[in-house]
Amino acid sequence: MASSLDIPSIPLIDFSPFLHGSARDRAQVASSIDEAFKSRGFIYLSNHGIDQRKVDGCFELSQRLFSLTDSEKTNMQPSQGRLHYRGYSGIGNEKVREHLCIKEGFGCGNPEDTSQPNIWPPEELLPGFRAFMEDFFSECSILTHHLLDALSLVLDLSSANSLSRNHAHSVFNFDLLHYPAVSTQLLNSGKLARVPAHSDFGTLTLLFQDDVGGLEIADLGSVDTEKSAEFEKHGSFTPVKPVPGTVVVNIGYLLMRWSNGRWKNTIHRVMGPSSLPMQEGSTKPDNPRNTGFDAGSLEDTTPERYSIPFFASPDPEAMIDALPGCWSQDVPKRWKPINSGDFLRRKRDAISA
Ligand SMILES: O=C(O)CCC(=O)C(=O)O
Ligand SMILES: [Fe+2]
Repeated sequence: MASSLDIPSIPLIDFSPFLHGSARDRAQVASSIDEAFKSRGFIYLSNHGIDQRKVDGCFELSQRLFSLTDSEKTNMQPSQGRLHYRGYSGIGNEKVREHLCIKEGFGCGNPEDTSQPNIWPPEELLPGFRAFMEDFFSECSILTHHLLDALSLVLDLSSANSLSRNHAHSVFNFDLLHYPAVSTQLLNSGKLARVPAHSDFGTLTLLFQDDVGGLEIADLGSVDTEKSAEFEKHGSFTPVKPVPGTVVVNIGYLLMRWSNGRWKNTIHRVMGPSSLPMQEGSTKPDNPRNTGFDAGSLEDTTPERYSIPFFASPDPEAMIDALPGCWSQDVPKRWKPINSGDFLRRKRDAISA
């Protein structure tokens, strides 16, 4: 089921037999996913059930959103200190370990989650945007629940205890991300970054990326630590090159902990595309979107990039304690149980502090 093609060490898994096949097909796909998450923590998934036209449509709307004027975009910013992960967030809003993150984003959550209402562009500005994004949210939620079912099958969890049941409220959110064109020299200087090394903190992340590239995952064992900052300085990374028609799926911290370390929560980052030659002699970066950001006048350009990460988290009441099948007398539990809601609240507060 898994094929390596020419993509080093990140398995590509065809999900179609899980969605449409026999019980045996489902078990085989689930087992391939299990193996890949044990070794790498990242997979490419093809035939995942989300129509490519919807994925393309989402990228098109994302481009249109980020082409709005600065004031149209800032009108969609959440009010002070509230509504994490909703609405527009401008360039330079995030600084990680002294790197200024050169990206703008637009976050949406579950339309049914009234505790964190979404913020939408006015209908007359981007007709159909809201309906499209609500549908896209639902498509990604369905895929997330299928993946949780595959993982529950591997662990032989009862339906009452299944991972999907612990995500019954789909408290998920996704971001439209735009990394504007930027001087490669500035990006390589370490002062600016696209996304510095980090790991995700929920359970599963789906990631759609355009054809530019730049996502990289840390090679486990290349540094004798689990700290992102150390990997950034001394670790080696493998590019997760764009593969048309696939979605990248990775494990977040909570699922690593829930599986007692069985599935890897791999550190990753976004750099300039690895294969990008220095474009000598080019002038100021072509930066067609309105980002309010001066990309600099140095003579080299890393092109703009778009991506759409979709983050799943368990229901707030879920207790994250090593799942059956992930521990035994010989393999003791590595972590104490924690409440998902408390953990996620602490994480979000730390980010917005
Ligand atoms: O843009 C990407 O490819 C990845 C973004 C990411 O890792 C994140 O937002 O957590
Ligand atoms: Fe991430």
